Amino acid sequence: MLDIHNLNTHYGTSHIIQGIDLNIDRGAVIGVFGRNGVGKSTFLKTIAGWVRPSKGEVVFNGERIDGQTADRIARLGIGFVPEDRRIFPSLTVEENLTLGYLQVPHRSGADNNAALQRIYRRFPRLLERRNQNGTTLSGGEQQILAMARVMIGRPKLLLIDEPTEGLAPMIVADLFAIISEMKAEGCTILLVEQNVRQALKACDRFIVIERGRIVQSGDSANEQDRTTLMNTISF
Ligand SMILES: Nc1ncnc2c1ncn2[C@@H]1O[C@H](COP(=O)(O)OP(=O)(O)OP(=O)(O)O)[C@@H](O)[C@H]1O
Repeated sequence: MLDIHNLNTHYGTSHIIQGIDLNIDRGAVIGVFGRNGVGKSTFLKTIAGWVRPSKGEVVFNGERIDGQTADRIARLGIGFVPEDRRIFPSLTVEENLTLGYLQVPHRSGADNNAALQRIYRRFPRLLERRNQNGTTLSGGEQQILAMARVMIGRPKLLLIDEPTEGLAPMIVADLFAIISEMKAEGCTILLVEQNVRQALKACDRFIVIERGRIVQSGDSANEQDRTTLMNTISF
């Protein structure tokens, strides 16, 4: 579903992504691991169109998307939950959620509302707090809001950047449960996560990035791949 070929991204003269090749099958969950500053966020931002690649190709369901706008990429069915969550402080929880409708501009009002009600059934806390400003929620609730906002648009591919960073274990377990549910619904997921042990349980495969390159890839169910991974990274 996603074919990435020789992807390169620069910030000015800094060469951050240095030739990444990756093929992702529909329905797979791929963990993206690596130390701070190796380019994991930049990798996701490049796929999502937040940053333009300097070279290479990203093909999504047969269509070249590198160089397209973030808006267009989102409407093709790629949801992005960035590390900083982007909850709008002057908007209520519900207004933040309904921004997810922008990903599906041709969907009817009734279908949008059905999607919103589905989210409220799954996340009753968001329903309870729907009239509060988004940033008055706890950190964990804001992360769930950010996930729920992209889920409203029913993405085919979901890019998630460090969702559990700084959150309490119960919320972390909730977030991994949401990721598993999305996978069960057929969503393909690329997950950047520092919590490698927990992420491995949710992932089918993983890659390790160092200085903008993939230095290891493996199968999460393969014990030898997991051991090599744990020896490669020391967080
Ligand atoms: N907008 C930007 N302009 C210039 N340099 C940037 C920009 N964003 C990130 N960088 C630099 O690019 C490099 C890769 O950053 P990136 O955030 O992609 O890494 P990361 O692996 O996601 O790190 P972390 O785990 O800390 O989030 C870092 O050296 C960072 O300082």
